[in-house]
Amino acid sequence: MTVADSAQTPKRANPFLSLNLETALESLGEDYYDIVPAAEFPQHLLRFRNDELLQKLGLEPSTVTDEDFIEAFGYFQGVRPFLALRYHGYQFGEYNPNLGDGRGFVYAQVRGTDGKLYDFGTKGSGRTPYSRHADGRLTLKGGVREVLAAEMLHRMGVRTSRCLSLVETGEQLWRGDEPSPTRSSVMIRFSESHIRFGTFERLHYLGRKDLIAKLLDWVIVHYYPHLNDTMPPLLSGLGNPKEKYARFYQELVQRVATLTAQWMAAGFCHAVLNTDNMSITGESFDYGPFAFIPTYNLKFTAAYFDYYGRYSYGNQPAICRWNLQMLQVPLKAAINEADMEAALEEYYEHYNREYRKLMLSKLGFGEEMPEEAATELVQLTLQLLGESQVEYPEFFWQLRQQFSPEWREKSDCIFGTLETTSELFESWQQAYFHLLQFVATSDLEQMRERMAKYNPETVVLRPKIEAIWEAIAQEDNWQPFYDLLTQIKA
Ligand SMILES: Nc1ncnc2c1ncn2[C@@H]1O[C@H](COP(=O)(O)OP(=O)(O)OP(=O)(O)O)[C@@H](O)[C@H]1O
Ligand SMILES: [Mg+2]
Repeated sequence: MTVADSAQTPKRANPFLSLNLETALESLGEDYYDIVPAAEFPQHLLRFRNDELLQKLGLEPSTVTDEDFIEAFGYFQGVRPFLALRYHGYQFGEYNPNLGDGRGFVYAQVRGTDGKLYDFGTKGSGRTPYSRHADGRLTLKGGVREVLAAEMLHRMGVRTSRCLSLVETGEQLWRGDEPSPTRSSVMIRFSESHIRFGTFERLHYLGRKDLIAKLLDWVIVHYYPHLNDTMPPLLSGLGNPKEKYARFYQELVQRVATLTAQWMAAGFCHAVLNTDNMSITGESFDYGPFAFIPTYNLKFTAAYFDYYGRYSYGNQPAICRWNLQMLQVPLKAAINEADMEAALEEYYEHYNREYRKLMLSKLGFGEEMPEEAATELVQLTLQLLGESQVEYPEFFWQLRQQFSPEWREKSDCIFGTLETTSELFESWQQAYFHLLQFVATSDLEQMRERMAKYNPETVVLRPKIEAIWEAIAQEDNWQPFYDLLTQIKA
C-alpha cells in the first residue's frame, strides 16, 4: 500500500470501542459509585492479551490488534463513564468503612456470547475518592501474578475472573513488600460482577434499607435471573416475594461452598478473604498474596501479614461461611432471618459433597462410587499427603501419569513409583484397589480423562512465579512468562 493509499483508508474502528455495551450499573444510579477519570501513564507496553476471552466477546482475535488493546486499556479511551464502586468490608475480622475502588473502576459492561453479563474492571488505573493515602497503582509483578493465578485456576475448573490484558505503564512504584522502586502496570479483569458482599455492608452501615432492596433486586435480575423466571413478579400479587430472596441467599451459600471446595481441591490459598473480596455471584477474584500449596498443610498461610492464620489454606471453608453469616446483617432488610440461617446450616453439607466429588475426580473416580469406600479413600489420601509431605500437585500429576488398567488387578502395583516411607501407603493402595473394583473395564479410560482434566502437569507454585519474575526484572525477558501460560493450558 502506498502512502497516498493509506492516507485515504479510513481508520479502522477499534473493536473494543464498538462493542455493544450495557449500562446495568449506571442504571443503579450514583448512590453506588463515583464517576472517575483514568490516570495518564508515561508508557504503554502490552505484556499480556487474553485471546481466549476475545472469543467470549464475539471478537475474532486476528481482527484485534495490540494497538486496539493499548488504546482501550492503556490510554483508556472509552465510551461510557468509568465507575469506581463504593463498598466497605470486614478486613481480617475488623469492619472497615474506608474502602471502595481505590485503584480501579468498571470500564464497561458487556454481554458475552453465552448471554451472561460481564464487567471489564481495572486494577491500577489511578487514584479515586477511595485511594486514601495510596497511589492507585498496581505493580507489574502484582499484575503478572494475578494473570497467572487466574489462568491456573481457570485451567483447574475453578469459577474465576480472568485477566483480559496487562499493560506495563512505565512508572516507578514504592512498596513495602517488593524491592522498590518497582515497575507499574494496569490490568483489565473480566469478571461476572464487581458487586461484593461489602457493597451491601456499606449500605447497611449507612442505614439505607431502600438501597439494599434495590441492589438485591438488581443482583437477581442480572446474576440470578432464573429466580425471577420461576417466581411470580413482585407486583403480580402472587406468591411471596420473600421466598425469592430466600432462594437467592440459599443459592449464594451453595455457590460459595462450591467455590471454596474448588479452591481446596486445587490446593489454592486465596490469602485475603475479606468481605470486600467476596463476589455476590460466588466467583473467585482478587489475587494478591495468594499461593498454591506446595504440600498438603492445613495451616499453610500465604500472606506475610496474616499473623494468626485467619486466612490459612485450611481455614478457607470456615471463613467463607463466616463471611456469608456477616452478609445476613444487611440482607435482613429484605430476607427473612430464619430462612437465611436455615440456608447457612446446609453450607458444610454442600461443601463436603463438592469437595469429596472433586477429590475423587483428582483420584480418577466418578460420582457413582459407593459412599463409604469413596470417603475412606479421600480421607486416606489426605492423611497420606499430610504425613508424607510429597508435593501436592506433583502427587496428582504423577498419579495421572502412572495410572494403568493393571492397577485393577493387583493392589501392590498401584502408584508403585511414589517415593514415600509412609506406613499409610499400603492402606491407601488397598483403598484405591477396593474402589477400582467398582469401575467397569470399559470405564478405565474415563478415569484417565478425569485426571487429565483436574491434575495439570504445571501448577504455578511460588518458586516458579519468582523465576518468571526474575527473568522479567533482570533481563526484561518475557519468554518464560509466555511459556508458562502455554504450559498451564496443557
Ligand atoms: N495502591 C493502591 N492505591 C489505592 N488504593 C488501594 C491500593 N491498593 C489497595 N487499595 C485499596 O485497598 C482496598 C483493599 O485492597 P485489595 O488488595 O483487597 O483490593 P484490590 O486488589 O485493590 O482490588 P480488587 O479487590 O478489585 O482486586 C481496596 O479498597 C483497594 O482499592
Ligand atoms: Mg480487593
